[in-house]
Amino acid sequence: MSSSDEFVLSAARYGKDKVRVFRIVRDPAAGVHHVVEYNVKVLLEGDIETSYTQADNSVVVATDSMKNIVYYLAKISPHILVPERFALHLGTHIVSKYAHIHKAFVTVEQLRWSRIPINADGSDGGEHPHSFIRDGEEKRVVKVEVDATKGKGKLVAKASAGIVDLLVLKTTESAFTNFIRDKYTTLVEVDDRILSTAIDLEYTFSPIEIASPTDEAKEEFVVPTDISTGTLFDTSVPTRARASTLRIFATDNSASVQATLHRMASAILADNAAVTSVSYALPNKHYIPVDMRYIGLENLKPSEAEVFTPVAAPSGLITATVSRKTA
Ligand SMILES: O=c1[nH]c(=O)c2[nH]c(=O)[nH]c2[nH]1
Repeated sequence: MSSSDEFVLSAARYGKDKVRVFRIVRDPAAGVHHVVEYNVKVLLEGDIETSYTQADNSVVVATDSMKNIVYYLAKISPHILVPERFALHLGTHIVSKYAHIHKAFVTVEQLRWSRIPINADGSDGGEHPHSFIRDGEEKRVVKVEVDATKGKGKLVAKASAGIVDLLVLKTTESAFTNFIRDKYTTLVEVDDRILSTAIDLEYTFSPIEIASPTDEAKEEFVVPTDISTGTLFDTSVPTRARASTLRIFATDNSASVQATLHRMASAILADNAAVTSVSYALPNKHYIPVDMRYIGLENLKPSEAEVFTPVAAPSGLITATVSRKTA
């Protein structure tokens, strides 16, 4: 028996990653420019097996073409400024155009460009109409899967969104005690420590069904108005999720990263009816007090230590998903 009869292609998905795109939307009436910068990933599934098993490229939408579709929709999409809507437009466009492509997985990572807080005439305050600042390396991330396996007329979109690389630190109101002590334990209990993490947050929405756009309307794809509130298109969710994450990080008297994570996730579920589950991945970025007894200085008492070594690796990594109970 040849090896090709013995094996089966059990999964295949391909596409373009790291498509970098920047778009200006000019509003001459208001005298204001809006900008977005995205890193886009688009992966496809469908009747593409023969490209792997028989070197048959006739089923392949070139990844280069996918990159060009991203640029094209960045130019013409009415949804470009809202990553959730743009991701849905992109996924919908691709599965509608190519009959043999059954699913599109779109990830849009949005880099920060905030308005420089100065007026156009140079006076303080306000927000500049066309000058921006990269105020942090945190990124907003949106993931949309458009599923055409129920037929091209009836698309199902699954979506999640969130934040990565939101770096935070607090200098007190964090403790870690009562953990298992055995022959492997060297960590001392602390009732006061630095807590720092790079927040990775993902919240998931209920799947939505959308009618596939007709050929003529494919490019002007309009997000249906009846699903524009209480869903992934509720643009107040990202603002609330970020604000409550920061509020709880700052104010929680933390017993552990695990306990603080659970409070942050529960708050997002409580505040956002459209969200069905919330996941965090929180590295525990350790700051170790420097032992300064070599020079006769006290620097080890947790609540009084002043000089620390930030330790890049290893770090703890605390993850969890909190979901609504199903009745
Ligand atoms: O908040 C914490 N959770 C842990 O599970 C853990 N483990 C550890 O060594 N330090 C910490 N801190």
